[in-house]
Amino acid sequence: MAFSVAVAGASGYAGGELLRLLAGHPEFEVRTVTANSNAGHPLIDVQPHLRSLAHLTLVDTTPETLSGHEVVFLALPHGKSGELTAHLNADTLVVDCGADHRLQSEEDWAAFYGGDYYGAWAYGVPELPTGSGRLRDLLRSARRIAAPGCNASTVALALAPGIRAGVIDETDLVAVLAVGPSGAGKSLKLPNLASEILGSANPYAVGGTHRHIPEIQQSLRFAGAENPTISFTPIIVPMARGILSTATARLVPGTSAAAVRAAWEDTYADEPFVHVLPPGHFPRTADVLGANTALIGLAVDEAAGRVVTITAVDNLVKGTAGAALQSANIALGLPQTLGLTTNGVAP
Ligand SMILES: NC(=O)C1=CN([C@@H]2O[C@H](COP(=O)(O)OP(=O)(O)OC[C@H]3O[C@@H](n4cnc5c(N)ncnc54)[C@H](OP(=O)(O)O)[C@@H]3O)[C@@H](O)[C@H]2O)C=CC1
Ligand SMILES: CC(=O)N[C@@H](CCC(=O)OP(=O)(O)O)C(=O)O
Repeated sequence: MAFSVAVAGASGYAGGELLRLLAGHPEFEVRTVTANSNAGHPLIDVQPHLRSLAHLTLVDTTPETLSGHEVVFLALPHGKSGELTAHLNADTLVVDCGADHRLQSEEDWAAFYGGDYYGAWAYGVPELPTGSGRLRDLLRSARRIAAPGCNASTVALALAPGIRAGVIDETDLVAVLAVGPSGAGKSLKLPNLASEILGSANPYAVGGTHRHIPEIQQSLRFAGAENPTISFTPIIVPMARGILSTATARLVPGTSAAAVRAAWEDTYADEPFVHVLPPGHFPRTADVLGANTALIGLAVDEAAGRVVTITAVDNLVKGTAGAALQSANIALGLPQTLGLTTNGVAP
């Protein structure tokens, strides 16, 4: 029998993508979909691309509507899931796509988010290396999982191999990302209006202010860093979905290009969803649309003494909903790849 599932925030981008993936998953049956202003509407009116879920109607997001399911996915604005989850049964698998349970440091939470702090959950980037294994090990049998921020997981996956192998300087990390506006959610925000972004590339959160910085640092600590510092700059570009991250790091002097390549390839050799591309190949966002893959291209800039990583991710799949589903598969003892694809949509 399939696991019964509720999706909160089902009218949004992340909720919609969760539903698209869940609809094709053999072991999950979506029974309840919740929203806020859209509660009371048929799901199909709000998410017209989800044809196979046309029988569902959006209801209010309350502990009552979410109770009684074996799995609950939350795709709500930051600050909305902490209190809600306190009312859910401890046996229920809850996967939160928001930031409420990502950070282990209450100080970082206060500095970058603010409001009540509800504590950190198992972090849903299974491939990230830890001292003794992978974050995957902590997801097995977890009942509370925090899915990652899309930018944060992209940059962490890109740089973690160099930290793990000790070939990059953790105090000299730089990431500049081209990101699609869907990462900001469906609710219209002036800087993300089509008229503002078509034909333009718009930087935001410049100068060490982005909320994902402490999340990236935390992930790099999992991989072995002590006190990593990173300069992080996102730029919204006119593509609906996708992240193209250019993350570079100063190489530890004396590190050969072969050692760099070995560090990245060894880290992800057994990972179905993180692919290190052959020398001279670099990914495009078009290669990952709809797919749960992170594609990493790698080069050594000898003159600058830096490793250059180019990573492409679909923010709504590997960056959010796919990571949530992959983590749920692991927690429930299912194959991690179930309901997920490595194939993108082209052109
Ligand atoms: N978009 C992305 O690429 C990523 C998103 N996330 C996270 O996922 C979560 C959802 O983001 P996203 O889908 O982009 O956002 P959207 O704005 O597209 O959707 C927000 C959802 O939350 C509902 N909602 C809004 N206010 C409330 C409220 N007060 N109480 C209950 N529900 C409410 C909305 O309902 P209604 O439509 O009825 O108002 C809608 O279903 C966020 O925490 C986000 O940070 C994480 C990684 C990447
Ligand atoms: C374009 C844009 O605004 N993107 C978002 C990505 C948000 C994300 O990954 O989700 P969380 O908000 O859950 O961390 C941003 O940079 O904040």
